[in-house]
Amino acid sequence: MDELHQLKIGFIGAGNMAFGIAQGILKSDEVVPSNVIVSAPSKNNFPRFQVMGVAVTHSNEEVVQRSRLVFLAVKPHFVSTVLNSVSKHVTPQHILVSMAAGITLETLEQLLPGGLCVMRMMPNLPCMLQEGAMLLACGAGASQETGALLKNLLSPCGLVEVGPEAWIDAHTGLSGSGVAFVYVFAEALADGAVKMGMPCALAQRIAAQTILGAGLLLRDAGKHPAQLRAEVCTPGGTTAYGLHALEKGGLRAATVDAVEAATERARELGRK
Ligand SMILES: NC(=O)C1=CN([C@@H]2O[C@H](COP(=O)(O)OP(=O)(O)OC[C@H]3O[C@@H](n4cnc5c(N)ncnc54)[C@H](O)[C@@H]3O)[C@@H](O)[C@H]2O)C=CC1
Ligand SMILES: O=C(O)[C@@H]1CCC=N1
Repeated sequence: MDELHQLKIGFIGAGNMAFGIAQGILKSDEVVPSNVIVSAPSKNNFPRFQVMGVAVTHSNEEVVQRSRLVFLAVKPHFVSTVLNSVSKHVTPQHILVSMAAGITLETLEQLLPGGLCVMRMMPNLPCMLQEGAMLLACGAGASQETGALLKNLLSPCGLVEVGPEAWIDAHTGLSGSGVAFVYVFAEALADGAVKMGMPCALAQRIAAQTILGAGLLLRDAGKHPAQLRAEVCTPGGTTAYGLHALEKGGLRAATVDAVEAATERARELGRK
């Protein structure tokens, strides 16, 4: 664990995802806040990093020069500009990890000097609560040890899986974007109860707890979702009637379509 204590970590981009990952990794005591630095053109997002003891700068070059592990946490359309401006400071000692949706390892490697250690990761917002779901993919220059180091570093942020790059875009649809799909379902659940006369704030609290409880049970009970659904469903009871309405509304097909559309959009972003 000494390796993590000493690791100098930088984030280029100070937005929601950089904050989520920084917050997650700092919740374990293995990373030292003063070893972490974050950059962005505007200082608007700096206070929430400064509160954690993380250094802030407007200079992406400074992040690269002061870090061994650099997370690229800007929107996909800024990736090439950012890498063009910092590439001369990137050395074989660096590990560069992009979380930009769609941007391929091939593109990243083309934008950097040859033979460097480049990786992709696709996180999701609950990383900030240590309940994220991440998939990592290693570029040709990334060793198994580096993959293991990153997995170890990120494990306080939640589930960390390693897989081929070909799965990253599907993971973006399933989980990176999937979080937002769940929020739409949460809103709709609460809207239903409000329609039936429940106060809005109470309906939202109960919807959130319902999704949390269902998720924990699904993750920890070791049962297929269809089995858990059957356990809720009394023959001739309320759930069977509600599920029929969901099926008539096309929830299942719409959800498959949503994951597919987000995956295809990630692929499209990668082609630009
Ligand atoms: N928000 C999410 O739930 C997820 C986001 N991602 C990916 O994470 C990346 C970041 O997304 P968010 O944090 O949501 O975006 P964001 O808009 O919240 O943050 C982007 C940050 O980059 C900074 N920035 C813009 N131009 C820059 C430049 N030239 N140099 C340095 N910093 C610059 C912005 O000031 C901002 O702080 C994206 O590539 C996105 O695809 C991946 C998974 C989930
Ligand atoms: O919407 C997006 O493009 C990013 C990637 C996954 C979640 N947010």
